[in-house]
Parts: sequence; structure tokens; C-alpha cells
Amino acid sequence: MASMSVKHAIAAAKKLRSLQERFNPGGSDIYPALMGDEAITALIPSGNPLSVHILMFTRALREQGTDEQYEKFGRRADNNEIIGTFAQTELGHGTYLRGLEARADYDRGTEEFVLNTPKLSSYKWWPGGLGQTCNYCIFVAQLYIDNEAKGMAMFVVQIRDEETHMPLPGVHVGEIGKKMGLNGVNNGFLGLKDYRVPRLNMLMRHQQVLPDGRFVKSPVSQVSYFPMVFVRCMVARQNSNYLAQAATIATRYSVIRRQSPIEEGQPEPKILEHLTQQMKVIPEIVTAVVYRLAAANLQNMYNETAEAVYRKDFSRLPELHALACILKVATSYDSTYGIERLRQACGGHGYLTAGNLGNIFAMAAPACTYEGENSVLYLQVGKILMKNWSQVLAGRELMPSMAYISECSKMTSFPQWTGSWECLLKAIQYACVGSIRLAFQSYNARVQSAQSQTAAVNYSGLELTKAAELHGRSYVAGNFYQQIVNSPNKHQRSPQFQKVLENMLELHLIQIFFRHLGDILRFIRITEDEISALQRRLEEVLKELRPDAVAITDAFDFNDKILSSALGCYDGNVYERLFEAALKHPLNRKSVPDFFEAHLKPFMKENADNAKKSKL
Ligand SMILES: CCCCCCCCCCC/C=C/C(=O)SCCNC(=O)CCNC(=O)[C@H](O)C(C)(C)COP(=O)(O)OP(=O)(O)OC[C@H]1O[C@@H](n2cnc3c(N)ncnc32)[C@H](O)[C@@H]1OP(=O)(O)O
Ligand SMILES: Cc1cc2nc3c(=O)[nH]c(=O)nc-3n(C[C@H](O)[C@H](O)[C@H](O)COP(=O)(O)OP(=O)(O)OC[C@H]3O[C@@H](n4cnc5c(N)ncnc54)[C@H](O)[C@@H]3O)c2cc1C
Repeated sequence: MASMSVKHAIAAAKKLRSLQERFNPGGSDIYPALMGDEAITALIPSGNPLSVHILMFTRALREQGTDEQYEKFGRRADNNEIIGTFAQTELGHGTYLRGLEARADYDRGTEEFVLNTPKLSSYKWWPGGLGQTCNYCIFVAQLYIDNEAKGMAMFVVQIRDEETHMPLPGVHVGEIGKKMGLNGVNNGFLGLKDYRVPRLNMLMRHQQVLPDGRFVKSPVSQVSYFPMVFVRCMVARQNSNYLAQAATIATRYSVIRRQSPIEEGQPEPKILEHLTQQMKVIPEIVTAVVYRLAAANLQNMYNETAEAVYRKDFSRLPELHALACILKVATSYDSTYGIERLRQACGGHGYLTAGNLGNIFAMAAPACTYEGENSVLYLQVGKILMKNWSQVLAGRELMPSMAYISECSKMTSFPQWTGSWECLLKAIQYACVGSIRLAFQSYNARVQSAQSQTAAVNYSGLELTKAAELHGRSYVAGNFYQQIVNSPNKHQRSPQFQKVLENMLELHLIQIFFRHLGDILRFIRITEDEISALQRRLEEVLKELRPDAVAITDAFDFNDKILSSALGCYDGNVYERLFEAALKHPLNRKSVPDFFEAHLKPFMKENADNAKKSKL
């Protein structure tokens, strides 16, 4: 599987090169990498062994290395003359980066770094492509000068000979083993023993070690986390894609499959005529659209911030970090749960490999873990919300994506309930700010009682997580509302198209309202009649969107090859394709399976003989 994936990946990487030249000759725009990796990943159901090379190794060299280091390593990496990965996580540590054990000791006598993974737990573990594909890596280690810790640093490390691909002396490298999915990626392990690299192999755009061993600190240490921010932005887009693929499959299957008359004596309807089936499928279509729009927004913000960071302007880093965290979490959680809901909506056939929903789930699910485990990132955002609430209390302005927090903080009560889109959106924002206020009271009480910040974060963790989750909902719903209601190109849309978009907005806002009704009722009084009215509107908008479901998913424009699903094929010949796939199963090559003579027949004969004996 790994070699097949590498073969496909190389073919698609060549495609990426032509995309790059066509869309962005010699530039650093993210989109060619995005499209390239998306194309590669989509065509390789077992995952792309070059993902981390394209998305992290090449970008770290460009963004963390000096211009000279880019010339020496980055250009060859961009040109796929060398293949790398991003080796940060260790067997013993993934989240807590300050706990990483790999070390780099500076030897001023030879102007080299001596790299070591001192214990088994220090081994790098997980980096994509590390097992067999890569011959280089970005090795993240704790920097030591005269045995004094200076923090994390990144080093360009060659791990295999460029000609023979043999691991170099001092390198212990291999595959970490079978996973739930993505088994074409050869995630690997790496141990280094007294492995020496020249001083100029340490990426020094933001922090430097001078020949005499003097250390020049980075102006903003967090800029070393930038490669992770980029992938979190990618995950938001990639996982909205996975959800869109699954929604396309389940929608197409739901208008082919007929089951259970709704009226006695009537013919069996398409299962998408059942209201409960509409509630399983149509919200997922809309969620895929909502996150794709949010991810596109985030990508633009990433580009702007990356340009600014390149000019040493780090002012937008905190907001990008907060948004990249919250969108990576929201998209990966909602896509993973949504794909499983869509699999279940396809009944037994959804469980067949030929339907491909299991593999799409296995591709989407790890995004809840890699690039920052989701609950850790929720706590990151919770901490940032605490800092911003202190700003609100001090009457200071907040970053644009958190401006609603200031506005809601000035409201003494929630206005008269109208049930309008603006009302629903404000209700989610108001509940978020209420949750932030409660979390801050708990958190601040702990800090005031002399608890450390990390301890206060831990013991306020549940409330911080809730506040972070609602902040994500507020941002995503707010972005969707703006795109549908206030978009500058709204008037270029046909009235019919605008109506479909408004129906999707209605469904998204009502669905989020019901998902967080408990959180909202803590802060807003809403009557039973007002809630029942929303229930009716939910049922109504599902009915309104039902005729458009196929057209919306067709507009995702996934080729049958990418969906790779007998349930979601464009021609709708589901049963023929399921049967065709079944006949290809190796067990169907012979009428009598080999295990009959070897195991089954003796087993049944023994039971028959025993039965006869017991009758005697
Ligand atoms: C189209 C195709 C797309 C395909 C997409 C899929 C590709 C699949 C490939 C998957 C590759 C996977 C790669 C990896 O998994 S790489 C390893 C990822 N590891 C992590 O993300 C580690 C997570 N851990 C953390 O983030 C740590 O908790 C942290 C680094 C945050 C450090 O925590 P620590 O407790 O030491 O410090 P604080 O939490 O107090 O943070 C210190 C301050 O720094 C700010 N901060 C933190 N992170 C960032 C950041 N990324 N950017 C900017 N700022 C950051 C934080 O807010 C604190 O600021 P203040 O001091 O102001 O409070
Ligand atoms: C498919 C895949 C690909 C990957 N690719 C790469 C790669 O290319 N390069 C790379 O460097 N890494 C890679 N990783 C590793 C990934 O980044 C880590 O798995 C991730 O950062 C989580 O760290 P961990 O596995 O050590 O889990 P841990 O950090 O041990 O987390 C385990 C549990 O502890 C909880 N926990 C941890 N810290 C806290 C805290 N402070 N507060 C509350 N709870 C906490 C977590 O929430 C989680 O529930 C990959 C992982 C996967 C699954």
C-alpha cells in the first residue's frame, strides 16, 4: 500500500508542479499546495505520503529559514528533489511541546549541533512519510548551549542517503505500524544518536545561534508555531471537503434507495422523503458549505498574516492562532461526527467498503488529534477568551473576530425574542458571552486564590471548553450570515439561488440553536411557543431544501473517482455497482472455499458424530 501511495503521490505531485506554474509561477501562495495536496489526497484513499512534505516541510523551510537556508534547502524541497517531513511529536510527548526530550547541544568548537533522542520516549513518533518516504526532516528539539536550555528550535536533518535511501549513521528510522486509516502515509519513528549537523542547519529566520555560541532570541517565540497554524487552516478546508464527499454519497443514495411507504398502500418512497432521513442528511450538506466558506475566510487571513510575519509584523498572529484553533476543532469534530451520521443514514450498505464512507471517516477522524489535539486547542482558545474578557473589563477594544464579545458585554438583557436570523445569531453570541463571563468568574477566583495560571486553566477547563465551543459556533454562524445576507456579490445571484442560500442559513441557525438550547436558556428567556415555532420552521425548511439537495451536492463537483463509492456514483446504478464489487471479492473466486475441507466439514462431522453417540 505504501509503495502504491508513493507512486500515485509522485504522479499527483507532478500535477501540482504544473498547477503551481499555471496559477502561481514561483510564488508562495498556499493554493497550489492546497490543490495539489487535495488532489493527491483525494486520489489516494490510503492517504498521501507527501502531505507533510508539501504542507509543513517546504513551508517551514520558507517561513522559518533564512533566505540563504531557503536557497540551500528550500528550493530543492519545493522542487521535490528532496522529500521531507515535520518531526516534532515524540513517543512520549505530542501536546506539551516544552516537554519534548529530543535535544540539540551546540558545539562551538566545530560550530555544529549534536542531536540526540536520549530515551525511547524521546524518539520522534508519527511524522507523516518518515517511515520510508522521506530523506530529510525538520527535527524539532530543545536547544542547549553550555547545557543551558534555550527553548525549541528547528533543524534541517538529512536522515537517508540521497542515492541509496539507506538511513545515515546515527539514524534509526522506520514505520510505526498499522493505523485505523491513512495506511499509505508511512508515519514513522526516528531516533538520533550523537548526530551532528552544521550550525547553519538550524532554521534561523527568527532566532539565531552565532558561531561563538551566543543566542539571539526570537522577537516572538510563538512564530515557531507557525507551521502548525498553517496545517490547522488546511484541516478546516480538508475536513469540510471530507464532509461534503460523504454528504454527496449519502444524498445520492437517499434518492436512489426506496424503503417503507409513508402512506398505507402507497409505493415505497425514496428514503429522502422520510423527514427523519432529511434531518440526518440535509444539515450535513449545509454544514459542509458553512465550513468551506469559513475555511476560505481563514485561508485569506492566513495569507495576509504570513505576508505580515515575513515583514516582521507579528500583530495578527494571536487572532490567527485563535481562529485557526477554533476552526480546526469545529470542522474536524463536526465533519467526523457528521460522516458517521451519514454512514448510518445509508443503512447496511453504508457499512460496506464499497460505499467508501468508512474510509472517508478514517481519513477525517485523525484531524481531531493531529495538529493539536482538539480539547487542548479548545483550552488554548479558552485561555485567549479569558485574556480578552480582561480587556473587555478594562474597556479596551478586541480583535475583529471577537468584537461581538464587547457588544454583548454591554447588553444588560437580551432584547425581545423575534426568532429572526439576527435574533438567532445574537442568541448564540449572547450565550457565548454569558459562558465566557461564568468561566472568567471561576478562572479568576482560582487565580486570585493564588492558583497558577495552568492550574486555574485546568480546574476551569470544562467552562473554558464550553466558552471556546460557543465562540466557534458564533464565528462560523456569523461568517455564514454575512456571506448570505451582506455579501457584496449578493446582487449577482439569481433570486432562486439566493433563496436556496437563505434556506441553508435558516437551517444552520435553527440547527445550532437547538444543539445549544440548554446553553442559550441559561441566559435568555424563550417561551415554549417560541421554541415550538422554531421546531415548525425546522421541519419546513427541511421540506424546502429537499428538492435542492441533489443539486447542491452535485455542485460540490466530486468526480466518481474521488468519491470512490458504489452508493454515490453519478449514474445512480447502486445495486449493480454493489454487486460488481461483491463479485470481485477474493472469496467469490471459488464456489467452495478452501476452509470447507480444512475446517468446516470436520467441525460439522464431529458434531454429527457426537450427536449420534449421545443418542446411543
Ligand atoms: C488541502 C490538504 C489539507 C490536508 C490537511 C491535513 C494534512 C495531514 C497531515 C497531518 C500532519 C500533522 C502534523 C502534526 O501533528 S505536527 C505536531 C502538532 N502538534 C501540536 O499542535 C502541538 C499542540 N500543542 C500546543 O499547541 C501547545 O499546547 C503549545 C504549543 C500551545 C504550547 O503550550 P504551552 O502550554 O507551552 O504554552 P501556552 O499554551 O501558554 O502558549 C504560550 C503562548 O503562545 C501562544 N500560542 C500557542 N500556540 C500558538 C500558535 N500556534 N500561534 C501563535 N501563538 C501561539 C499562546 O496563545 C500563549 O500566548 P500568551 O502568552 O499571549 O498567552
Ligand atoms: C494521523 C496522524 C498524523 C500525524 N502527523 C504528525 C506529523 O507529521 N508530525 C508530528 O510532529 N506529529 C504528527 N502527529 C502527532 C500529533 O500531532 C499528536 O498525536 C497530537 O499533537 C496529540 O499529541 P499526543 O498524541 O501526544 O496526545 P497527548 O498530548 O498525550 O493527549 C492525550 C490526551 O491527553 C489530553 N491532554 C494532553 N495535554 C492536555 C492538557 N494540557 N490539558 C488537558 N488535556 C490534555 C489530550 O486532550 C488527550 O485527550 C500525527 C498524529 C496522527 C494521529
